[in-house]
Amino acid sequence: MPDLYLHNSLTRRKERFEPADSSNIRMYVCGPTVYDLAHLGNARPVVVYDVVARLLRRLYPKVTYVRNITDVDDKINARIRETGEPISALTARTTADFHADMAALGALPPDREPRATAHIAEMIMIVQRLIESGHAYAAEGHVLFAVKSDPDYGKLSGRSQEELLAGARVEVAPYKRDPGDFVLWKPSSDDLPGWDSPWGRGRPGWHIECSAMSWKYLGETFDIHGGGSDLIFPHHENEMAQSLCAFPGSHFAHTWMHNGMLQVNGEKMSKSLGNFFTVRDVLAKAPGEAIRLLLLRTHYRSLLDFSDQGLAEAKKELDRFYRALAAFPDVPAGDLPAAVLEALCDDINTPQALAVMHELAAQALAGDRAAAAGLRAAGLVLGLLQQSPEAWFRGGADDDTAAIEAAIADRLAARKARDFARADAIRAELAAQGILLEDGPKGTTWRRG
Ligand SMILES: Nc1ncnc2c1ncn2[C@@H]1O[C@H](COP(=O)(O)OP(=O)(O)OP(=O)(O)O)[C@@H](O)[C@H]1O
Ligand SMILES: [Zn+2]
Repeated sequence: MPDLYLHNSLTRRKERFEPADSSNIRMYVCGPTVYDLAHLGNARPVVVYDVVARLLRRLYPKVTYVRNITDVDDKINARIRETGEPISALTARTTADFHADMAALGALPPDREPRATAHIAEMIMIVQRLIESGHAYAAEGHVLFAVKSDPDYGKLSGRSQEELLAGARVEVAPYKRDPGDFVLWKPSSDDLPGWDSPWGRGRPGWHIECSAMSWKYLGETFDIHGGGSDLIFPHHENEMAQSLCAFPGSHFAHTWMHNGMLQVNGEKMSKSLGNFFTVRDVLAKAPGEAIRLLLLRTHYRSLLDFSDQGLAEAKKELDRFYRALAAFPDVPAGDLPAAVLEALCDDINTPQALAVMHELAAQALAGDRAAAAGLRAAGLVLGLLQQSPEAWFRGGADDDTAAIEAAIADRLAARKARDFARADAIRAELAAQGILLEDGPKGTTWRRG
């Protein structure tokens, strides 16, 4: 078994992964704020960390993967002010949409999916600990984290205290002791969601929820914390500061992983820029599996420019993989090919893993059954190639040539296995579609009748 290497944003190096407890690998990933449909950029971390979780499950006996749902947030409040919809209806509907969209991309559900509003007590507990230890202060119904109280503040994002303060000077609230201090708790007026707290009725800041939910489900120290690179500052810097100061002596996350941004014409896909496609928009144009492959063709740390051409290429690649599998329709997944495992253990190098899979596909198309078994096994770790070739070609191909060739390969395999009834059934099915087969010395050819 190769060692797993992961790039750690905290040390800015690729490091050998050493679990805190190899009998239970613990990973936390920041989940969606549920006020609107997920766009393709939001899907990137979901697919990337799904592959990380699948790989960890191959390497270790148990993995606990936690991804939260942010269901209290000012973006949610702003949305319901426009629409008048009850908050619980908006967040429940958006969560269900998110689940459906991510399932369409082949992402397995995490082991736990805590909602922020169900963990207010834990957040209050952490805020209290921070106040007691001098890392936070209450002012005008707010509680703020005092960045100057934490000499390590800025370590994750690599910013100096001076840079951080300069950046924060834009809007300085009067109750802040220091411009860089950030909100742990804030007051809610009667028309906004709020909970009773030692500081009056209010609601949590965004960062504290992830400190509370990771602590509750994974403990003070865990293995991997993931999210998009846009979260490094301030979200992850602040999460880390809160957790380390509230639980002295702990490590919080050992390895910080960050996926690069999905872009459109060189700009981050985001709701605020308005340059986004929802996952649903894209699912109307292409199968979920092609979208997933598009996201995995680029290394997770690199920028990925989304284009229709890239999507079309991903679909063609899947046509080829499924053609190779169709040559051996009954072959079960074999052992995971060593070269695929090595690529994934090298900081989740999915482009390299896919290159190996293309070699396997070529071998399978040339008649190598073991290569087809390896291809299926590789597909399991990447969350690809999980449907039958017939199902793929029925749903996915632009023209039916690939489907016909897959059916012919299928028939050939049936004949080799002396399953003549199945071979005849495939011929009859094609004939019903007007496709006539001719068996000759050079194999089977076809024409439209
Ligand atoms: N363009 C993108 N490419 C890759 N990941 C992204 C992109 N935009 C957001 N993410 C990631 O999506 C996850 C969910 O984030 P969140 O729900 O806060 O997004 P959002 O704030 O609604 O998106 P936006 O940036 O469009 O406002 C985070 O891990 C974030 O890093
Ligand atoms: Zn978070």
